[in-house]
Amino acid sequence: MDFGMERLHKAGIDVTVWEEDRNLTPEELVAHCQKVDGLLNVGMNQLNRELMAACPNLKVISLHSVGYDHVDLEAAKELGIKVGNTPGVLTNATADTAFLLIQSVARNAFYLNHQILEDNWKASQEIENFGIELRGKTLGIFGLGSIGFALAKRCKAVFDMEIIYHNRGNNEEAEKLLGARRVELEELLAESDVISIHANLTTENTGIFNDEVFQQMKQSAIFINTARGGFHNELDLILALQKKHIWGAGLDVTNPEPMHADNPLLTMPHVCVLPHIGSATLETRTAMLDLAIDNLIAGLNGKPLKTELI
Ligand SMILES: NC(=O)C1=CN([C@@H]2O[C@H](COP(=O)(O)OP(=O)(O)OC[C@H]3O[C@@H](n4cnc5c(N)ncnc54)[C@H](OP(=O)(O)O)[C@@H]3O)[C@@H](O)[C@H]2O)C=CC1
Ligand SMILES: O=CC(=O)O
Repeated sequence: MDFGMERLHKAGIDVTVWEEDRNLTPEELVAHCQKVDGLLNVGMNQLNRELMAACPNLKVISLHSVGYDHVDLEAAKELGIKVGNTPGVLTNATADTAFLLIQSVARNAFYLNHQILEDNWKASQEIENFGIELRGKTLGIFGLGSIGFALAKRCKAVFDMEIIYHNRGNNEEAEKLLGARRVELEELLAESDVISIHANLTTENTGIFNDEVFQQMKQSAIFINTARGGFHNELDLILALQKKHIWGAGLDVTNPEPMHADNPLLTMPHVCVLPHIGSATLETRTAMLDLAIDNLIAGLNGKPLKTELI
């Protein structure tokens, strides 16, 4: 796989690749990007005003993600820099990941797998290692947009779950197709057997899932976060699980990222953690890269981006 290099070269673009498998510090970003005309951002590098101001030629930022919480859109707009993301092409893969986590937590899958690794295969499981049924239960979605809708469809079709959601506006399609009901946050917390976050992270909703909120959830509830680690306070989540305020948790995103091997969440029962791989299938990542390259080339040529945020 050439990771789009041939297309970029054919378009006459001179490419510099940052090869290290980590996000760059703001200083490194400024040091490496000052002369660039376009940025294709894979990962969650913080693209802030200082960086944009330090890059006088920068015309376009093309994100290899649908989320854009790591980009100062206001600064980009003021500085005349176009920003594109990759909506739609990753919806199904990410909803599949949330669906996988819901089922893995409900059946205590990762914890029981650890027991085998510790040479502790039990012919007859203790009752506390049993799972819980999802059939007919209530799924509460915080942020029912593209991915939330795709997850709701799966949960309805496979487990006939009731769907409630908390958005700022109504999702009429989900209401019509799935009988989804829009509720206030308090009702979402009190009524849901599974709560799954699919909103965009903003300064207003950062840290919203904290101690107080976990205590308003059912003691039998499962908390799922495949959106951004910034939505939950990780210490509060650990305490909520330890104190049995909630039953389980499934995370594809952590706070902070990366999560380290000594994090208690990794060995707790009813907890499943993945390393931010929501969209990481070969097909989806290829489609994301194609779209991100389309956006980059369009921006460099002064044309509208296919999927333009600003
Ligand atoms: N783990 C991973 O690898 C991936 C993670 N993601 C994350 O998933 C997020 C969602 O993606 P996608 O479904 O495509 O986005 P959409 O824009 O389609 O959906 C977001 C939904 O969130 C709702 N929303 C926004 N703000 C709030 C709020 N404060 N309270 C309640 N609801 C809110 C919006 O509705 P309304 O405006 O009516 O409130 C909208 O329906 C991304 O921003 C990204 O962070 C995405 C892909 C992969
Ligand atoms: O986290 C991934 C994204 O696409 O957003």
